[in-house]
Amino acid sequence: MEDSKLCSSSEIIETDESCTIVLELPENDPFFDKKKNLLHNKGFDVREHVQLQSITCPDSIATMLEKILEIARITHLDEVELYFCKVDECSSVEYCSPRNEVEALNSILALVDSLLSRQTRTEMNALQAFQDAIVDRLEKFVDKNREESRIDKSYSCDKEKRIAEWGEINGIKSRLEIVYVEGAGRGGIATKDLKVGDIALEIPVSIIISEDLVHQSDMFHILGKIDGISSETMLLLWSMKERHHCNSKFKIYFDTLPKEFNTGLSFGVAAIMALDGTLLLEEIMQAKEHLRNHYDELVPALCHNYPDVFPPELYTWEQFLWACELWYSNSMKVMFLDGKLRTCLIPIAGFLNHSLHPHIIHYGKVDSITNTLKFPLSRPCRIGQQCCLSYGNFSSSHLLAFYGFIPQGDNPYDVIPLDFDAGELDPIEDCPVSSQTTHMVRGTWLSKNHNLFHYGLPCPLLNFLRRARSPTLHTKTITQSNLEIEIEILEVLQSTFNNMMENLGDTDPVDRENATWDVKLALEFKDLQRRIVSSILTSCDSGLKLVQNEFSRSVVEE
Ligand SMILES: C[S@@+](CC[C@H](N)C(=O)[O-])C[C@H]1O[C@@H](n2cnc3c(N)ncnc32)[C@H](O)[C@@H]1O
Repeated sequence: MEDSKLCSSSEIIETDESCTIVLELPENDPFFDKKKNLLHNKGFDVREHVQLQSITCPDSIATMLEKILEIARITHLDEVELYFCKVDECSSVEYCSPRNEVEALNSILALVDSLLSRQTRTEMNALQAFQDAIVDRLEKFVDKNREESRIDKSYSCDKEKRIAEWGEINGIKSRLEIVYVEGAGRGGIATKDLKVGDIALEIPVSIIISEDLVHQSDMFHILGKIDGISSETMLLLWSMKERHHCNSKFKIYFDTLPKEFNTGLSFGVAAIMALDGTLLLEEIMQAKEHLRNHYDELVPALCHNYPDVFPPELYTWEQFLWACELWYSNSMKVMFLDGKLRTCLIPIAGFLNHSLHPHIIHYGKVDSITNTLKFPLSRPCRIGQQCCLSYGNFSSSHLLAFYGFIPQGDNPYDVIPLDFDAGELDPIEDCPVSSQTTHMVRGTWLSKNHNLFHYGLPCPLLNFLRRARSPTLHTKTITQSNLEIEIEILEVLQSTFNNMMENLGDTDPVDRENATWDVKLALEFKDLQRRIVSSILTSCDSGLKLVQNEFSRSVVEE
């Protein structure tokens, strides 16, 4: 799981005595210039003052919230969202993704909470009303995006109950019960209604598995001398042995881990072959080759030179792969009080599943007062509902390769990258990456604008293709020459995606019912790819009809 929860790319600050919120896009935001342009296009500054004291009636509160939310959405955009949200100057930045929406609302709530905590204010009522409006908005957002998880009651969860008791003895505070969730393995459900800001889980640092444990082990005097070895590799080697250690402090934790992880890294030949035509095939092959080389360079020599510390029977390739899958799918990055970011395994928290509509987004920083890691809610979770994390803004291909699942629902990060020759480049502001060569597409059902000059396709890509044909600034006016360019670029895209569809093939000659877990997953992924490519082809097709109609009309008018 990544650490994006720690370092939000933007920040909103709150100041002064006059009940004014100052929303500021920090200069160290990695996409500062693009966000600044977007803010300017919408009539906002990078530092925007919003007066709150006069708001009292529900309508003005709603209008105020809408304005602040528009700014907060922009400041919290990530790279992919920024690429796809580029909209017309006249339109507002609407809802971009569940993560962005929840982050934006929570950042405003944090500001209002901090204003409210100042007891001397005379504008308490207005602030309180504004706070209620934000919470209400978050609740409505949840109701609209409610995900039902089915709980398999036939699963006994004995081991999970035991570790929960162990956790309690060791200082874990939890408002979750570990159950078996259909299609996702173990997961945590809320034992009471949880509100925004409530802590679902609190883990003392003393039971977090981090590099400190390797330092205390008999391996460190050997591993510490290896040039360039990372602490993650040391931990991986440590966990391969520790899982078999009868007196380990973490025996109860290791006992709850699956015997097999079933991620893309364990795909068999048939599943790999089923991925033909997708980029995931190459991604998995490369990742596995990298791990195999890593193993060959390191492990046999350790077993040979120090068999007492690294018993060969515990350090086979299969066990190494198991440990890699454990760390890829279960670790979290945690910022400790010394300011160091460490990759850790966290008992109990490791039972939480991922969702595209996560309840918990910010969870990677040790609290300096309690010396615990807290998992606070960014959106409400009702009693009995599964409480999910965001592992990060990952595509389904990444989640499949390293976690072994494809999330339910529309994943806004499911993009297909498109690389263009450097010679075709046009370094104008639209592209989000510094090399400027990478553009991307995603399912066009996620786009709201399917009109002329948009077609549900990303603006940076269309503008890039337009400029490659006509270097002068493109205005979206209906002239015959502009329409001719539109036809050309839509035909180019149509041909690119027709090829992609051909490579994916129409159907898979496999008995899905009886297929193995990995083949089923591979086919599910391929279906998703087909759906994305097919939506782009449909958009190109409708776009071409739209442009051709306009073209015919303009010819008649002439
Ligand atoms: C950190 S563990 C979560 C606990 C896990 N369900 C278990 O039983 O141990 C991560 C693993 O949970 C599963 N998982 C997490 N989120 C999921 C989801 N939304 N759908 C299906 N499986 C999921 C995947 O197998 C993933 O590798």
